[in-house]
Amino acid sequence: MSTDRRVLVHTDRAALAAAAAERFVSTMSELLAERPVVHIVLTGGSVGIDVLAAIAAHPDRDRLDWTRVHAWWGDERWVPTGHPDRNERQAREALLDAVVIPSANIHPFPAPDEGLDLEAAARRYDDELRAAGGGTYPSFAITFLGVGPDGHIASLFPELPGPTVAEPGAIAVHDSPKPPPQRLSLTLPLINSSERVWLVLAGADKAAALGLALAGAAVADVPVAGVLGQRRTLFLVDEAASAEVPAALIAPTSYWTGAMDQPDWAP
Ligand SMILES: O=C1O[C@H](COP(=O)(O)O)[C@@H](O)[C@H](O)[C@H]1O
Repeated sequence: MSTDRRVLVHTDRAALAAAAAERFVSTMSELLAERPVVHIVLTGGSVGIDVLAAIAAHPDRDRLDWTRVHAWWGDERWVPTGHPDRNERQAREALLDAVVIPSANIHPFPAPDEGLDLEAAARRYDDELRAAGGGTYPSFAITFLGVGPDGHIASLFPELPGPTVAEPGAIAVHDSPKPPPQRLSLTLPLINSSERVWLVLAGADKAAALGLALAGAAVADVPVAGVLGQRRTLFLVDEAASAEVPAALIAPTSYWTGAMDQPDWAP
């Protein structure tokens, strides 16, 4: 695991989404050239969906072989299939409906209308993950995460049991402070098994959570503090969200404007 975490600051939310889309398309192009299948994890949330829309709008979107991409989610809200609040529905509308990805490669969390209770739904998603990984979890090449103003990531909220679950897997989440109260989430150990974790956040209301996370806050209090990918952990932020980031962690502009030839900055 790399302990390296970098913050890439963009002028505003639209620039952030466009930069994340550019990074996604170029990284996926490289990954698809070197392996048969690429597993990615999508996020909900305002910026996360903006990023998916920016990928959909990218001119090279259809140069990617989406038939070899598997899409998972970091979390889901426990609302019925097709509900506008489902992260799955928002991701389909923003991106997945626009690309040629087989439906079997799209792996939404179960919904309450499928006849499962929340615990059984978490178990079923866990089973689906393990089946896709041949008995263990798939290797996620890129995991996107949004970050809430309270520092939550996926549906791992401060002061609930989720952030400190020590095992990789999918879990049921009760009593979420953000509606709806019932949710499903990947755990932090599974998120951190990802090769790359790209956190996307914008707005002044996220600045304190980001500053605390990078200053080493406790995971139970600020869950985003516990995020660390195996190869690279990038925070793609706008200027407002970067207000409390230590200057030493802000990456040089050469990194995000294209000069990625320095080994330390490889995506
Ligand atoms: O409810 C959720 O919120 C977070 C953050 O959302 P944002 O709108 O503040 O960016 C998101 O990461 C998560 O997937 C979603 O379920």
